[in-house]
Amino acid sequence: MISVEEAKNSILNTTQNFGVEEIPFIKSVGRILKEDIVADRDFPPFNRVSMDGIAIDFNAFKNGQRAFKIEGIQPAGSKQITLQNSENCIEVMTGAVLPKNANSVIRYEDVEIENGIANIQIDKVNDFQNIHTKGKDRKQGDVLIHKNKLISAAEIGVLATVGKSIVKVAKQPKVMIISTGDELVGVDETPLEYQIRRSNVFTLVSLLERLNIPSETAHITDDKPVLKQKIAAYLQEYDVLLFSGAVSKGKFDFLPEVFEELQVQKLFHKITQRPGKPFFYGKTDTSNVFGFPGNPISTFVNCLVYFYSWYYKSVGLKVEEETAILTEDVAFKPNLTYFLQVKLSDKFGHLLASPIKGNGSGDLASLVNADAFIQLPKGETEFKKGENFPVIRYS
Ligand SMILES: Nc1nc2c(c(=O)[nH]1)N[C@H]1C(S)=C(S)[C@@H](COP(=O)(O)OP(=O)(O)OC[C@H]3O[C@@H](n4cnc5c(N)ncnc54)[C@H](O)[C@@H]3O)O[C@H]1N2
Ligand code: MOO
Ligand SMILES: [Mg+2]
Repeated sequence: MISVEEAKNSILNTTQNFGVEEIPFIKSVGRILKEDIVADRDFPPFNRVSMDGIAIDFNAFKNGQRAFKIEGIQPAGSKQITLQNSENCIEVMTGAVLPKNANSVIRYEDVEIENGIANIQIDKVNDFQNIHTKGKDRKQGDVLIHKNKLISAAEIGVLATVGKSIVKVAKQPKVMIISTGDELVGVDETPLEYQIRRSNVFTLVSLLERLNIPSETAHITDDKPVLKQKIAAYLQEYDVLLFSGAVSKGKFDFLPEVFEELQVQKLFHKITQRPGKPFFYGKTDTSNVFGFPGNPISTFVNCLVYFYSWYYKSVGLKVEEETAILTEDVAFKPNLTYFLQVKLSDKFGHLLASPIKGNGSGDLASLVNADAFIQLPKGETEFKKGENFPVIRYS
């Protein structure tokens, strides 16, 4: 048995670069950017009027002039015009180019217009007021978004504005999710007394969807030759196989033997943690094999802790580690790392973790009452209210 830290290191040593693909930018939310995005021009690209009103030569105002004859109009989206007479003004709209020879914009609210003359109603005007000057935000050539950033709605706007209609992102691994077990029936079926519906595959599909990784699913009964034949084919075809179940000590827990017979190189089997202890991890030249223990919370937490970390490193994404403050004393005697289910809340900017009571790793329903796990270290038995622990969120 190895520790959580050793297991994580072992997994992180087998991360894989799946390469880069080019996709339409609007499809790229949730993907990892694989190129620097550079400003194609200054931001803003011209002296941009930021209020609807009139543009004047500030010197005229400074010299005491308050009435300005309207010489023309500069709408957004039209070529820059010139203020011909420095004692006149031009009506300007938000988003328009500031007319040549003008250097101050006064809002319509501060002006009265009568018979083609704009009368300024305020005493205080500054030069360059209400003008968003060219290049103030970013300069042409500046890196706006660095490579390896997770793309969200904010990045989409920037990609659009620089004309990046096709963008380079990390390719996703090709994943197959496999459930095993004779007791499992489909979601639309009515289980007999000794059966249950499959659920782990669907939580895994959903956990991968959070990472924008598409996946396929399959179910295999506890039949060793069938397992062997199907898994041999999956190992050829997929970058990642995620299994749930059949990795412990039972008479029908065939996966570890099948993996061995199929020459999957075992990196470890069993971790000093709860839940999720009998986790198997191995690889072939072409595939990474995550054998999650079948109890629902074991599968769930191991996917979050191990598959997520493996994926983040594979695609080059750095994820900030979070901690939370325990809100009550917790005792845990076994010499194992304990992933405790908690409900998170925020108090005056501090993240609090309140333990959620469940009935162990088979208590699937308790997952909906919590929204995260906190990681309590092995080797200690008393965890005190007020202490800080790493958090693994799932909602
Ligand atoms: N003698 C021992 N028995 C067990 C040990 C042990 O160390 N010694 N470890 C226990 C722990 S801890 C866990 S976790 C489980 C792991 O079991 P397996 O990985 O072998 O999984 P199964 O036996 O196939 O199933 C366990 C449990 O989970 C349910 N299950 C499985 N797949 C699904 C699914 N897709 N959806 C919903 N539920 C699923 C299954 O019905 C079983 O109830 O072993 C302990 N035993
Ligand atoms: O480790 Mo098992 O995952 O405790 O239920
Ligand atoms: Mg079993």
